[in-house]
Parts: sequence; C-alpha cells; structure tokens
Amino acid sequence: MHPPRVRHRYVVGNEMSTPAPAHTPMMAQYLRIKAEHPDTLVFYRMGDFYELFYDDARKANRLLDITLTTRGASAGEPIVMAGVPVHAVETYLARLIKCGESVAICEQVGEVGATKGPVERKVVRVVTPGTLTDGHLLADKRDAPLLAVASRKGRLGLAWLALSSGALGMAECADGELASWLARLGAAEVLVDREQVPVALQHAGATLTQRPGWQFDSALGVRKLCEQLGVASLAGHNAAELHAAHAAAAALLAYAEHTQGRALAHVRSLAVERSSELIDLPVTTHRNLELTETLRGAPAPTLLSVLDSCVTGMGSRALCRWLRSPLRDRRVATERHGAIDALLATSVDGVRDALRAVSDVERTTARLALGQVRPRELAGLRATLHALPALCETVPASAATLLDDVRDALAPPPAIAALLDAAIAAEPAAQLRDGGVIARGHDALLDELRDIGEHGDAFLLELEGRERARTGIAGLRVQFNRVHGFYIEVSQAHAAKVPADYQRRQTMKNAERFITPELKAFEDKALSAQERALAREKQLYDELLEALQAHLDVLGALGRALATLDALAALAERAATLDWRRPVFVREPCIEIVRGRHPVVEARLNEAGASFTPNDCRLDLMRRSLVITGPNMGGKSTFMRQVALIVLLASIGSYVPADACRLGPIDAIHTRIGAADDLANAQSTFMVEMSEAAAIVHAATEQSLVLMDEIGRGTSTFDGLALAASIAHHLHNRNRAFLLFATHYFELTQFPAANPAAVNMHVSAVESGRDIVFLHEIVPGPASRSYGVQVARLAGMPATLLRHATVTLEALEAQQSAGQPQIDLFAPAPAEPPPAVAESAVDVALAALDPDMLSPKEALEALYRLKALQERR
Ligand SMILES: Nc1ncnc2c1ncn2[C@@H]1O[C@H](COP(=O)(O)OP(=O)(O)OP(=O)(O)O)[C@@H](O)[C@H]1O
Repeated sequence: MHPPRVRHRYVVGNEMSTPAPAHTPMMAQYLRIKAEHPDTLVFYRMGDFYELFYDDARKANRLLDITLTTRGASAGEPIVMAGVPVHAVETYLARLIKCGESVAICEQVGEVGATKGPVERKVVRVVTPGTLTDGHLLADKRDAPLLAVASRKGRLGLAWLALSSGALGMAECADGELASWLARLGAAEVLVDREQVPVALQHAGATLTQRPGWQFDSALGVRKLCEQLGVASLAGHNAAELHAAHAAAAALLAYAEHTQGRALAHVRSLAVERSSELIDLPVTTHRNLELTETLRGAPAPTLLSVLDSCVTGMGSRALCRWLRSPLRDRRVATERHGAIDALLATSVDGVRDALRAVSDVERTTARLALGQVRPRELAGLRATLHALPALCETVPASAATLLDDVRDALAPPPAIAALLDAAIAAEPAAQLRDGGVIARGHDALLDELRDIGEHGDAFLLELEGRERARTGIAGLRVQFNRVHGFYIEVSQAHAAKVPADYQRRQTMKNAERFITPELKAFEDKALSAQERALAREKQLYDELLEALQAHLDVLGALGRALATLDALAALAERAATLDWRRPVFVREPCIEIVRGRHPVVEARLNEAGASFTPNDCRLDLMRRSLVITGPNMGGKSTFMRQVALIVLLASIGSYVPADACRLGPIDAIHTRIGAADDLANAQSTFMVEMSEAAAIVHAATEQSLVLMDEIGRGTSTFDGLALAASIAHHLHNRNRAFLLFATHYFELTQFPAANPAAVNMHVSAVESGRDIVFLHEIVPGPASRSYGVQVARLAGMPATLLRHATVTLEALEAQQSAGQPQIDLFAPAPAEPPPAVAESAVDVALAALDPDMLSPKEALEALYRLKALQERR
C-alpha cells in the first residue's frame, strides 16, 4: 500500500512557486505511524471509532463493505477514510484475519489537551493470523500457531509458538519433509526470510509473512531463547545444536513480541521435536486418511470429528495435537492407555460433567500474561478455581502416573482464587471501560466514588427539602442540565427571598437559577466521580493483573492438565460408547487386528441404521504384504484405511475400533490413494501418482505401513501394470515394508506365488442374478473377477450401454485367453547393464580406415594422424 506522497513544503529551485499545503498535525501523526506499518492496516483511534485512511480505507471498504467517505483535507487533498466503531471492532478484526490481513491497533495513549496538537497515539498491538489470543477471533477447538522457517546450510529450521497457550516448539528438517511438518503444525501464519522463501512454502496455502533476513540470526536466536526460558544455555533443552532452528526462533520471538507490544511472560518452556522421534505422517497421509479435514476441506466427518467428544476447547486442541504428532516411542501412548483404563474403571461421566464448569484456562493465562485479559475471563478463571476441588474428586487415584500428574496440577495455591474473589465483581461488565468490574469492598476510594454516583439522587432530594424549609419557598427545585450542571430554580415571584449564599447562575423569563457552595461542591464531586471511578477501576485492575503474574507458571500447568484430562476423558468416553479396545504394544514387528472397523465409515453406517462388517488383518515378518483384489465398491479402500487408522489411534494412546490389536514398532504410515490433479503445481494426475509413489519408495522402511490403492491406473494398461508390479516388488523386497496393495490388475495376483511373505486377499461379493451383493469381508485368495459392469449397473448406466459393454468385455476376455502366453511380471529385475564405454576419436578414425585401399604414403599419414589423436586425449 502506498500512503499519499508527503509533499515538501517548498519546491526547491523554483522561487516563484507557492508553498504547498502541509499535512494537518493529525494526519502527519497518522502518516508517521503508518510508515512504520506499511504492510498492515492501521486502525487509528478517534473517540469511539477506529478510522482507516487512504489506501487502508479503500481496502477496508472492499473487504468489510464499510462506507468510504472523504472529510476535510490534508496536504491539499481530501482525506479518504472509513471507520469501524470501537465496540464492534472484534467482528471486523475477525473478518480481516480470515482474509489473511493483519491490523495494527493504534490507541490514544496521552491525555486529551496534555500537549499541543493531537493526542499522543501509539500502536499497542498488531493483530495477525498467527498471533491471535482473543477467544472472539480464534477457533475454540484449534490452535492457530505462528511458525517461522529459516534455511541454513541445506537444513530447514522451524520454530513455532501458539501464543494463546504459550507452547513454543522447535525442529529441524530436510527440504522434502517441510510439507509433513506444515500439515502437522497447522500454522495460521508462516514467517519467512524475504530473501529466500522455501519453494515448498510458496504453495502451502498458509499466510506467508516476509521478514527481513537479518532477523533470522542464529546467535540472536540463542540469546532470545535463553532470555525467554531463563536459562544460560540451551543444552538442557537438547537444543544447543539446532542452528537453523535458532535462526527461525530469533525471527519468531521478535515478531511475536512486536505484535503484542510487550514481552511474552507466559512462554516458559520449549519442546524440541525431531522427525526421527515421530511417526512420519506425510501430508498425503493426512489428506488421504482424512485425519482432521475431509478431502473437500470440511472439518467433518473425519477421524478427529469422530474422536473429539471433549467438553472444553482445551481438550479438543490437545487431541488434535496428539493426532498430528504420534510418537514412535510408546511410553506416552502406554501412559494414556493406562489413564483411559483407570477412567473407564470409575466414572468417566463424572469427570466430564465436572469439566463442564471449567473455562479456557490456557487462553486466559496467555491473555493474562499479555495484559489483554478481559474481566469476564477472570471471572471464568475464578469459577474454574472454585470448581477444581469437585473436579479433583472425580479423577481416579490410580496407578496411572498421567492422572497423578493431572491431579497435582488441579490444586493451585488458594491465593489465586483469593485475589480474584476479593477484586472481581460477581458479574463483572464485559469491558473494563464500562466500569462495574471491581468488586465492592475491595477499595474504599472506589466505593466512595461509586456512592457519589449512586446516592446522588437521594442527596439532591434531601437538599431540595432542606432548602425549601430554609427559604420557605415551596416551589424551589434542584435540577440538572448538561450545559449549566446543577442549579436551584426559584420562580421570579420568590426570587427576592433567596438567602445571601445563593449565587445567580442564569436568569430566565419566569425563574432565576442559583448555585450554592454546597451544591457546587456536590457537582464537582459527582461529575468527576464517574470518570475517577473508571480510572480507579483501571488502576486496580492493572494491579490485580500485576499480582497474578506471579502465578503464570501454576496457571499454565493447570491449563495443560485440564486439556490432558479432557482429552483422556473423551478417549475413554469414545472407547466405552463405541466399544473400542485397548491395543497391546509388542516388540516383534507385526500389525495384528482382530475384527477391526473403520471408525468414520462405521459411524456413518450406524447413523443410517446399517452395520459395519469387521475384518481381521495380520501382518508380520512372514506375511509382510497383502495383495487385495475384488470388485469396485467391495470395501478394499475402507479396509486399508481402517488398518492405518487403527495403527494411528493406538500410537496416540487411544483405544481402537477392533476386538483386539497387537502392534509392533511403527515409524511411518505412507499412503498412495486416489487420483487428484495438482493444478496449482501444474502436475497431471499420473505425475502426482508417480511422485507420491516415488516418495514412498524412497522413504519406507521395515517398520513402515504402506497403503497402495490402485497404483498405475493413471496411465495405459501396460505401463500401469508394469509400474504397479515393479513398485510392489520394490516395496516388498527392497523396502520390506508392511504393504497393503489394492489393485484391479488380476495379473498382480501372481505376486504372492513369486514372493514369499506376500499373500492374496480379496473382498467377497456374490452374484444374485445380474446383480452383485457386496459382503465386505476380506477373505484369503485372489478375486475371481471384478464385476465392473455390475457396479456400473448399480450406478444407473443405461441398459443399452451395459449390453454393449458386456459384449465388448466378452470379446476382450476371449482374445486374451487365445493370445500370447502370460508374461512373468515378477521375474527378477534384470541385472544392471554394464556401463557403456564411450568411443574415442581414435576408435572412430580407426574404424573409418580400410588398409587395403591405402597407398603406402596414405598409410603413413594415417598412422601420424592416429598418433596425434591419441596424444590429444
Ligand atoms: N467392512 C464394511 N462393512 C460395511 N460396509 C462397507 C465395508 N467396507 C466398505 N463398505 C461400504 O462400501 C463402500 C465402498 O467401499 P470402498 O470404497 O472401500 O470400496 P473399494 O473396494 O475400495 O472400491 P473401488 O475399487 O471402487 O475404489 C463404502 O463407502 C462403505 O459404504
């Protein structure tokens, strides 16, 4: 955006020119502030409105549909402006943030009339998509963290911060892993070095905010992190060597502080995550398994939407984080299983009912630290603190250490509740500026100021009565108007009777108005009392916030404990309601599922009154790959996905939709499912398919679960078949991953014959007349046929078209059985051909010679030529 050019007052070198008009003092102030926030909309406070000027106003007019006006002139040009009322600012901010805009809030910070010119103004905070803390602007159930990405010597450094909870994290990764990290973190805003924006980010869809390169400085990052965490070195956090991440952290912390206009007192811990410690869930897996979003981008139905029965936003956010970051080490998951066990053994409902009385302590604590907390949020915190003893009673005392930790955090020092009880009114106003926030009895001066306002009427009545008695004027009245303030009105007829201490204020046609010293004193007190009461409330509120700062750590731990408890209670409730079972972790490599179900498909079928057919899955070293065939709509994709979802659920510490599950170590879940063009990156369906398959072939290990659904179908039959066979071969024999391979190529059912530890399975279906009935059972052996034409009939294809297809199909089948002998698709891969030796110039020249055709002289010359060629090599 370009603020209007600030004209020079005099045009240098042109003595004849007249002085160009300067900006008004207020617009000069605005333009100074705007120059510091060129990429941000500036909300400039003027009384009860935030005004936007010039291009900002035009943009707001476009995005918010608010009226554009011009008023007065500055520097000889009309001032283009648009405004939003202060009381409704949140609604407008929410809309702008949704459009990816940032807003600098510029408040009046000086006293009116304290200085010459406009009131002093300052940007007190910048509202950006990744630095929101306000419950009105944030989704309840999702974090919207800020992420910074820095590039150093081929490594990418990541640092992220959920400002609304204070959770700070760091990691490093290779270029190719960035997409997975982005999916895992779900950042609302990504900070990048404006001189080197990583390619993977250019199409990532997050709001990118470019920052100057010097802000991404490793040494500065270490200093800032140590300062933030109150430590002398990062070694204790296992983060001393992460130079690229330090650079990202430098930019991250600087930006977060800049937007809040203050230090981040609630950010006290750092979690260092490493790709090698997490179960790899590539972005394709996130998408294909519809973990937190459907393929169409909706929040339901997804695994998370089925899983999340949390009663607080804190719990939902924790669950979402767990789902996105499963750990390879099973200790945490085992602890969660233990806690769910304990909760199921007592009363999950009791815990969940007690949790309903709890407010969003996590966000309140963050806002408290940032000085942004609202009175009602503090009242909510107070109610939560009072509800804790009852909540604590419901948490089972058990062997589950996780629940013990939760219980400990649920007993914060009583001093916090005492501070809030004493200071905050029972039902405080929504905004501090409205008054009525501080409790009566907390401060004598405030009470007195309020009394003046509240008891003023009684005083005036009493004064009126007294003055009537004193003067003997029955019609005497004490009144008030905005222009003259308080006065005593006496009709002209009685004007001569007024006592000497009455001073004339105004003469009317029929009456005289007077003021007395007593009434004047009251007036001074009353008019200023309200203002002073508000100022006093603000001061007391600030003091309360100051006193509460000492308890940020305890409140932070309380928020985390409530989130954990709610998430665990939700998992326990789901396990009980949906009849899920505790999985067992074992050391030997295996995935064994007895009567497993797909949680989302099952929920959908149940809603429709249908039931889901459970299926087993057994994979181990002697049985690493399942080649799954069967009709379209038979349930192949559902089966494969359910295996992946059960593995994931077990790994985050949830019970699973199966009768039993034994799970060996898992390092990744890879999926290649479905076909979608990636138009944004100009990739065709087949290109996407092959790129995704290539990524899997490069990454999968013996501990990876790989889902391949109909690979090869994006190209011609032979190409597709050949590639599918080679990919299956590679994944089975080279990667040695656990492989679920669904295909419509019958030729691939030869695969198990040639490859020990691979097995054919198929989904069962029976023919009933010309129709087909799906049984959705996964049974051993290859499918006999694919029933494509029958499925097309189910889909409502016209009968003539189907007859045509049937005839064509029969012809094709006859041709194939009479044709060539079958090719062995799974013959060992050909040995690498020896590298071709390049022909030298001597070879070429020699080959061109025919000795029988040469004279002795020519032969001698040829010999010299050859010698020269050889020497040139
Ligand atoms: N185990 C099951 N129990 C009940 N219904 C099922 C089961 N599995 C699948 N279904 C139903 O069948 C539908 C089709 O399943 P799915 O998409 O898995 O078939 P598919 O074999 O992969 O088909 P295609 O080869 O066309 O991709 C599902 O949407 C679901 O409604």
